[in-house]
Amino acid sequence: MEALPSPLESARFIAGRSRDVSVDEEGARKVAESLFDKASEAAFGLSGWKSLHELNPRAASEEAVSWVFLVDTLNFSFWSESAEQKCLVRYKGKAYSGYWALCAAVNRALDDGIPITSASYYATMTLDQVRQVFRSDTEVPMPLLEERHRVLNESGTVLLEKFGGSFLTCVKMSENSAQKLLRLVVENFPSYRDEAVFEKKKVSFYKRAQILVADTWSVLEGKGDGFFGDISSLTIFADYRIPQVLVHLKAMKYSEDLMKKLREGTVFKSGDREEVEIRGCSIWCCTLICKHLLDLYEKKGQDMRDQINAVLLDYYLWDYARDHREDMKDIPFHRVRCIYY
Ligand SMILES: Nc1nc2c(c(CN[C@H]3C=C[C@H](O)[C@@H]3O)cn2[C@@H]2O[C@H](COP(=O)(O)O)[C@@H](O)[C@H]2O)c(=O)[nH]1
Repeated sequence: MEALPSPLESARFIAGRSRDVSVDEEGARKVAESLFDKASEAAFGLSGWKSLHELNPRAASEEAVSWVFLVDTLNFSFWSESAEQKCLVRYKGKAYSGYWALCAAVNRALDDGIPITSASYYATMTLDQVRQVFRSDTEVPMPLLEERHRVLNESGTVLLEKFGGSFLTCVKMSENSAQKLLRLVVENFPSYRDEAVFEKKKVSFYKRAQILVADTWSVLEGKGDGFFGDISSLTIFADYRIPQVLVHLKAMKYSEDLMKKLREGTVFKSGDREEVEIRGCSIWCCTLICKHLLDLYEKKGQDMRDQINAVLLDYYLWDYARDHREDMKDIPFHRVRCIYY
């Protein structure tokens, strides 16, 4: 398989030629300054993945890694046509929306004795079983259920045929390298090949593949098979929430034309120029924020390269976006229906 430019190289290339999206260097620096104190708090670190999110697995076991692989295989396209009517999944007395609705549905199935995290189960799951497991508790179903069914069957079959049915086997083959695990995932699981063409050049984002590596690092608490010496080589995960929060924080800007299209609720296609610019500039913007943050600590004589990286910055910004929905309601997110994010 032809090796494409990395997401970081792709982001640099896109940001340098982007027409409708721009990274605001001064804005990025200001965001780094505003995060200075936050970045040294425990919740910003790896432990936040479990301590801040009750639906994430508590254990650091093979079963927990299987949970992460299943969830990140389905970790795409949760936005609803209207904010009022959306898919909700009730679990243990609480209603979850968006990505967390997916996690709630997985945990609900496991509580009901359905082995949803087992490759031998989802490799041959029927569409009706997918509809049942991922059913919404409102009139609005989870988006792209047919695609989720196809992706589950495909990923489960590959996991059984190439990795004995266990994603932990794939993790062990990476020999503690995040980049090697990223490559193994992209080469073996087609639905993770999140790529595009920009100005005639192939580019990569690998949003689900990178978040899969990151969530594996997190669920294994950065230890043993989950220790990755090069975890800092990952970029943020180019979804539809990070761009929204970067524009809200004035680290990134949209042209008037693009803002108008977004406000009208235009649905873009995966690979459209504007969509590629939004995703590439988001990655590049966060690369700058990370760099500025590390520089600020270095000026104080502190080497924070083990405590600050794009993964932890992403997690923080994504959670921030979730917690500040109301403040961000005037910043539209870009709408694409695809299996990549
Ligand atoms: N960049 C980035 N994108 C992320 C995540 C996550 C979930 N990760 C959490 C899980 C464990 C950790 O604690 C993380 O906090 C989901 N998404 C994407 O967001 C969108 C869903 O948004 P909404 O409609 O509001 O639920 C959709 O594209 C989904 O793929 C992340 O972390 N970073």
